[in-house]
Amino acid sequence: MLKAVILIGGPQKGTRFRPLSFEVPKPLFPVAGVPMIQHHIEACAQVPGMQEILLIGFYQPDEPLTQFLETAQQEFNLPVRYLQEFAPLGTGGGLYHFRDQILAGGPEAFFVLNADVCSDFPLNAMLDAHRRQRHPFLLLGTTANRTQSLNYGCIVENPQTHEVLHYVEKPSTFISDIINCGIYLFSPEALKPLRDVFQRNQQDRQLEDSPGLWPGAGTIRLEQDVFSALAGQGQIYVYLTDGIWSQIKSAGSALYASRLYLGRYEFTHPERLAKHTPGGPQIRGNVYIHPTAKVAPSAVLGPNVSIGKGVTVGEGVRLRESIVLHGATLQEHTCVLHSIVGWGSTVGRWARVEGTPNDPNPNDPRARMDSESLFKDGKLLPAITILGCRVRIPAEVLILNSIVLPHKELSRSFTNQIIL
Ligand SMILES: Nc1nc2c(ncn2[C@@H]2O[C@H](COP(=O)(O)OP(=O)(O)O[C@H]3O[C@H](CO)[C@@H](O)[C@H](O)[C@@H]3O)[C@@H](O)[C@H]2O)c(=O)[nH]1
Repeated sequence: MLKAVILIGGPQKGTRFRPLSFEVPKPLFPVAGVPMIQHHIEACAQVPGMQEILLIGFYQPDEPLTQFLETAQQEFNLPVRYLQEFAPLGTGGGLYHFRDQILAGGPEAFFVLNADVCSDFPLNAMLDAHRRQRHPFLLLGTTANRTQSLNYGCIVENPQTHEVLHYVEKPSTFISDIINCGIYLFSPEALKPLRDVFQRNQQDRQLEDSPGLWPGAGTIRLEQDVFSALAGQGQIYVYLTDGIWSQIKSAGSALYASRLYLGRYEFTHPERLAKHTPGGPQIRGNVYIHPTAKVAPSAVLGPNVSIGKGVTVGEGVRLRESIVLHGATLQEHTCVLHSIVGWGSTVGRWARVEGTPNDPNPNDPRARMDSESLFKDGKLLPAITILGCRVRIPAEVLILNSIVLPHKELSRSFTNQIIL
């Protein structure tokens, strides 16, 4: 029997995801038409023997989250439960705090998945590797180029045995081009080192007698406190993948992840891809259209477009490399390229909403998405355009490389600006 834990974090995280994370918790942001973590749940539900999926985070269990859990349970016919941390406990603290729930029923092993990654989740292959050796920790690893590897956990492995010899979280100088994907398979014994870290932290706190100081009561950093500490002791192994993988930290990376998942739908969910039908809109490449969306027959959509619930797309609209969220309206002849149009926003006739993609370098097979700062030298870097929720764009204007905060009613064109 197996279980899975998805680390969903909480509201103060996801700052690079603003203004989109104002409306919906980041793990529920739609990527390729479904909430970000639905991709994780679908992958887990397909592993034979999966008994339960636990979401651990410090969000309040509000309406969208509760609704999502109910729908997921019905759809996958599996218990999908949310366990709320009393305070942010870090990437390992929640696993230790909820150890009884995780180990209830005696699972053979459990997957741990960061919510903010996009992947083809090679969980069955990881399970096979785990069953051959039964080491406490198995990490999914992939490659990144030298510069970008510094943004991730870096792994030095023994190439013959795949044992992790050395682990450094976001090093300041180059260590290895193998990076941690934030997707793990742990055996129940993995909780013992977590207990050791917890107890050590408690003792340190008592010695210091400084209740306000970090680390907080139950905080455990899986990467530094466990992986770095145990590397080279025969307990941590890496399973390397060259499948799709990306982090989802910024809105730009959500658009990129959407493209990766839409590309996979051909094999995993062909029914989710819109087909060109006589009298219907023109579809180019991979496009997702929610069944309740109304799309005019003269619109041209794609590639890599995802259209949410209740969206209206008018005559002559051109949409490419974009996500249009729930209830938005694109009036006749608008052109939306490399952008995210927020919930309930309206783009007026003949307006053009355009962004600049910052995709990984296509000539470097190890390049990853850069989700760094929005600014460089005090200037907004060219990036995708984002319209927050209920923004109104008038007719015949150009909104280029800009971020528009929610509820703004614009009256003219804007280029390279954050509109507050
Ligand atoms: N429950 C809970 N979840 C948390 C907490 N803090 C972070 N998380 C969740 O844990 C995951 C990792 O979040 P970060 O702490 O922001 O780390 P990171 O910068 O994304 O780096 C991690 O992921 C990379 C791969 O995407 C790794 O390369 C890196 O080593 C590390 O594991 C995210 O899904 C986040 O929601 C917490 O206090 N509680």
